[in-house]
Amino acid sequence: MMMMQDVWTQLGPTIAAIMFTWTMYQNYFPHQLRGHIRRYTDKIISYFYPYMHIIFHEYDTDGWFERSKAYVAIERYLSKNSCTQAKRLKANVVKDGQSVVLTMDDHEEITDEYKGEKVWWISSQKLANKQTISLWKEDDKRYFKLKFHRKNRELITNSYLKYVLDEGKAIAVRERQRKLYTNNKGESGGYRYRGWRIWSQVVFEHPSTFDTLAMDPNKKQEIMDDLQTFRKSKDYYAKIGKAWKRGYLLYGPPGTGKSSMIAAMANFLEYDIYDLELTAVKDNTELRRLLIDTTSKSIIVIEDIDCSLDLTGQREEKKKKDEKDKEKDEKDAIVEKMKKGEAKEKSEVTLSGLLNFIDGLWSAIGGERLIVFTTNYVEKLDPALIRRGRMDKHIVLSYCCFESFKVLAYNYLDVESHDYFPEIRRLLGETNMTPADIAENLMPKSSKENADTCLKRLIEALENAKEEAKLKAKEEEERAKAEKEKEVKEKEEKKKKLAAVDGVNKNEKSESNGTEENGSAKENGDVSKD
Ligand SMILES: Nc1ncnc2c1ncn2[C@@H]1O[C@H](COP(=O)(O)OP(=O)(O)OP(=O)(O)O)[C@@H](O)[C@H]1O
Ligand SMILES: [Mg+2]
Repeated sequence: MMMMQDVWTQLGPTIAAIMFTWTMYQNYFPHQLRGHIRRYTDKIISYFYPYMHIIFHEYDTDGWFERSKAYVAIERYLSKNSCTQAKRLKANVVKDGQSVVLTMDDHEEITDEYKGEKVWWISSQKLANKQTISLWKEDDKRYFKLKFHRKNRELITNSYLKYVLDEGKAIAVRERQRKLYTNNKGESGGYRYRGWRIWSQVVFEHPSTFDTLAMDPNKKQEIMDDLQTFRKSKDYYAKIGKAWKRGYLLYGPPGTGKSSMIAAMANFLEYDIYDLELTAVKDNTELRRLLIDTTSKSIIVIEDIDCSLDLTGQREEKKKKDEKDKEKDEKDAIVEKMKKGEAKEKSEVTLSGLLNFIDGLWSAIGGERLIVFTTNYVEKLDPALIRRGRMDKHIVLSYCCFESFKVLAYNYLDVESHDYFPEIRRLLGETNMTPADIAENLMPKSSKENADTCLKRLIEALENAKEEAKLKAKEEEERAKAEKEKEVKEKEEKKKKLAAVDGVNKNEKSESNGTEENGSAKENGDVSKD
């Protein structure tokens, strides 16, 4: 048997000869000739080698420090097969350090199957030239190589690649940590620092869901169906020529669950939230920038839209006509000014800027976005702002009904029925209370409190509210009565005054008539005398 040493003794000169020939070929063979030779050798190889390769680099040449989107999507897609097939795995930390994505390590190979055809994915790394110093990620030239039979060229390039990228993106969306963004105060003097971001973000962790939301179950189901349909309607929106977005207007008294519903929507659709503070937006141009910087699969929220902009032009006219509401409207205007504070002076966002934001040409970029407005006073908004097409679905959130109460009772006290329920049902029919107030009464305040004590407290609160409402109505009635009486009295006094003035005028007239007659007679007499 040949010894290992003998093998090396024989192999050594052969390797040296091959290397010498290769160096001679590289250094002295004419460049043009080498090109021809390479082309022909490739042809020969491809004749016997029936596979094709596609390379996906981790960093695009023009991508600077940003990883190629295709590479990241493929990495996510392959992670599911990597865990079962690859022998060496690489761990990437995602979700801000809370979870780990496992992918195959360099020089590992895994297989995948698509429509019955087999493909191979190889993870590789091109070693950098260590003699050159580079600022860029020179030493990190990783890539994925996709190998497939050339008979499947059409299938792979036309459909498999799209499938892989879509699936990879979907996995990334499913596994990402959702964000709550808010806009920063506009740039000062048009100057921006490099890396300055127009939106700042935190992790979105609101626990509100449609299960915890207290509202009429039919209405709730209708909203959930609407959202679900929207999410799946990419092709439908494209077919009808509409940008893939939908506007929701949520209105109702304070504490009826408008903000809670937005959080529930985001949790249901797994979307991010962009909470837009309109008063901090400098002008329409900045508003457009903010819009461009949002991503798809998101909800853009403008809360209390009636306080954000001066959209009350029409109300002013109405105010003049409506004498009765004059005083109330003035109070509103003062409150509104206080709410706006300085911001009103600084923000130059106009109604037309906002309308453009909602459905101008720029609003179509990205797609799959909801725009949600909330307000306590829907009647204050300009009809152009909330017409269908802009705000497609109007949802009123109102005082607590018995069905809503049952949801809250179950969430807060774990009770589905109770002896107190019929009384609560009767009281809810007789008085108005917001879900926020009901919830506050239902919440146990100490370990000694249980469902009985909490429900009893709620009954007392409802009775108090009923009494208060009665008193208020009585006061209102008396005020209206007093006002009417005052009006009647004023009218009568006015009449009396007019009558008195009339009387004086008549007297003066008859007196002056007499004087005139005398005067003229005198004049006439004088004349005749002359
Ligand atoms: N419909 C509801 N279902 C469940 N909880 C509710 C509901 N409405 C209000 N709440 C409770 O009351 C609190 C206040 O509700 P929320 O902030 O959603 O009201 P809002 O309508 O946005 O009020 P505002 O008009 O003042 O902004 C919430 O934290 C929630 O606990
Ligand atoms: Mg709110």
